[in-house]
Amino acid sequence: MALRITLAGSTGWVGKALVAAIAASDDLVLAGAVSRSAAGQDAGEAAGLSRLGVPISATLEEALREPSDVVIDYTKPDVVKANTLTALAQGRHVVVGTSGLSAEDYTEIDGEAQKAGRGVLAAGNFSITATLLRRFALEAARYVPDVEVIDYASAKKPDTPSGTARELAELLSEARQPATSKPVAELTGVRETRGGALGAKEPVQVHSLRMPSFVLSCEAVFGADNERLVIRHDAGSSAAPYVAGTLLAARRVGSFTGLRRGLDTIMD
Ligand SMILES: NC(=O)C1=CN([C@@H]2O[C@H](COP(=O)(O)OP(=O)(O)OC[C@H]3O[C@@H](n4cnc5c(N)ncnc54)[C@H](O)[C@@H]3O)[C@@H](O)[C@H]2O)C=CC1
Ligand SMILES: O=C(O)C1=N[C@H](C(=O)O)C[C@H](O)C1
Repeated sequence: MALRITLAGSTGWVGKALVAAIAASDDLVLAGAVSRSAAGQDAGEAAGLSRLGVPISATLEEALREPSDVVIDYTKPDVVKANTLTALAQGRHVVVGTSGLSAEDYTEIDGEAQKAGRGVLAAGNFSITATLLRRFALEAARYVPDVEVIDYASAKKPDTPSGTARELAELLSEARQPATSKPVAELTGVRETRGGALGAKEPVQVHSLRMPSFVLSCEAVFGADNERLVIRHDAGSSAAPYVAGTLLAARRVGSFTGLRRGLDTIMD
């Protein structure tokens, strides 16, 4: 039997690409779709495809009246947490693509997923090459403690930092030794120019730029004595790179209980 997907954010940039990929797959079926702006329309037609016979709901609660196995969320930072908790309460596994959730939000989501006996797979970036950035940066952090993250995105991106940068900084914080740079609290001048510190163990400074011309780029900059390593990912203007990773997550999220973060946690 095909895996039944409820897609929140089905008319968005990523959502439309997911509707097309689900419709083209043999093992997945779109059971429900959510978009406030397109409620009542057919999910296929709203994504620029032929009719799929799946009406778009205005809320996730409404869409979940139709049975499904997995909820995929690509909505907005202020919507995703409530959607995830609703989906878990309704017995669904969840794939979280939407950015903007904090470490505390994820702790709460993990607790609810454990209670519900369901899986949640969240990734700040579902593209394979962005996942490689994360893997290579974590390897570098074993040898070079001084690392900071630069996050570049479009002028319109509503959240800061990006999910990609936030997840990377939190992981680097766990993996690296203390930095040798002067602690921010000891600096004079305008301390905010040193960026925001993220991560519980050895917090990592993150610097976010927002301006026209960027889609989303993320850099891990490692500094050592007289040398420097920069590992950078640049997203292009299509949502295609996120689709394969998101659907892999949908296929695997039912195989574990609780929260996992990052595509690499389910990659072979
Ligand atoms: N993890 C990853 O690999 C990626 C994450 N993202 C993140 O995913 C999120 C969505 O990105 P885009 O597709 O570019 O956004 P978008 O703005 O193009 O689409 C958002 C969708 O959510 C729907 N929506 C908005 N408010 C809603 C509500 N209250 N209830 C139900 N649906 C609602 C809209 O109708 C639209 O269909 C952003 O947070 C973005 O940062 C984007 C690309 C990749
Ligand atoms: O808002 C976006 O567009 C994107 N957001 C994701 C993030 O916050 O990391 C990633 C994606 O590349 C695009």
